[in-house]
Amino acid sequence: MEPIPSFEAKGIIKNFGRIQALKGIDFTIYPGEVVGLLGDNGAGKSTLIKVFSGALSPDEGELLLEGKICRFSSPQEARDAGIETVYQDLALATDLDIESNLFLGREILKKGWRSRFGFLDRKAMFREVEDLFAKLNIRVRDLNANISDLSGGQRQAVAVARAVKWGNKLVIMDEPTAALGVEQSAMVLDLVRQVRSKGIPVIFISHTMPFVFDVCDRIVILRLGEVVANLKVKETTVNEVVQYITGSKQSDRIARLQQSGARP
Ligand SMILES: Nc1ncnc2c1ncn2[C@@H]1O[C@H](COP(=O)(O)OP(=O)(O)OP(=O)(O)O)[C@@H](O)[C@H]1O
Repeated sequence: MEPIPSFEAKGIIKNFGRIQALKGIDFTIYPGEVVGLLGDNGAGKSTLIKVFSGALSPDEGELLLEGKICRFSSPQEARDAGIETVYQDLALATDLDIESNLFLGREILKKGWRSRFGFLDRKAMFREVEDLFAKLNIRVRDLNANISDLSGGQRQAVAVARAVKWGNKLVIMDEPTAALGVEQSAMVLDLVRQVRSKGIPVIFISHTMPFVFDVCDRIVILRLGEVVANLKVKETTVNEVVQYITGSKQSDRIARLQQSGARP
């Protein structure tokens, strides 16, 4: 029996005025799978993950989380459902410390307090940060440091740790290594593997082909708002992927349409 996908999108259409950004996207990801989402500039990657993470509503189509239809009218609703997104700009509060960032809006309160303006249980939160960082193998010299005192790689690690802590159904990473050096990128790739080993699927957007081939199990390629290829990493090559991205190799559907003289 086929396992139930962790997350599925069916027939997602999104238009911006006359621009058809997504033309009916189908997408599936299974537990513990890392799927690279690739495509040239303007292919529709950001729009698609905004739909997945509740930042945009699709014009048509549906999303299913563990087989159940779900609708998100805000990023908060997607987060509450267990979908966490690490954006390129990270969205960390740089003037707060690591613990505050990990728990922002979801703080642990001391017993008896209902409002977050009551007493925060800082000890419990700090213990959780220690545990989480140990589990994920994240090394930061001072766990009390403010985000502004951390390196780019360490900040990325905090953002990923937050996603792992709360994203128990799906973690989406949009160019997580874009601003990082070699060593820091290796740390982020290692984190992706750790997330996968916990059975949580990851959507990994990157333009860096060696990283994609290093960490992904499967690659989905978008071009002009359509899925043009869905390839197992073990069965493809960088060359083939680049050909799909640039359009020099076409999906079977588009090739058939062109042969028949129709416009794809
Ligand atoms: N808010 C918007 N208003 C109008 N058009 C938009 C908007 N957002 C995206 N688009 C258009 O939708 C299409 C898909 O854009 P999108 O940003 O999703 O692509 P992308 O694959 O993420 O590209 P990049 O790698 O450059 O970020 C493009 O033609 C883009 O110009």
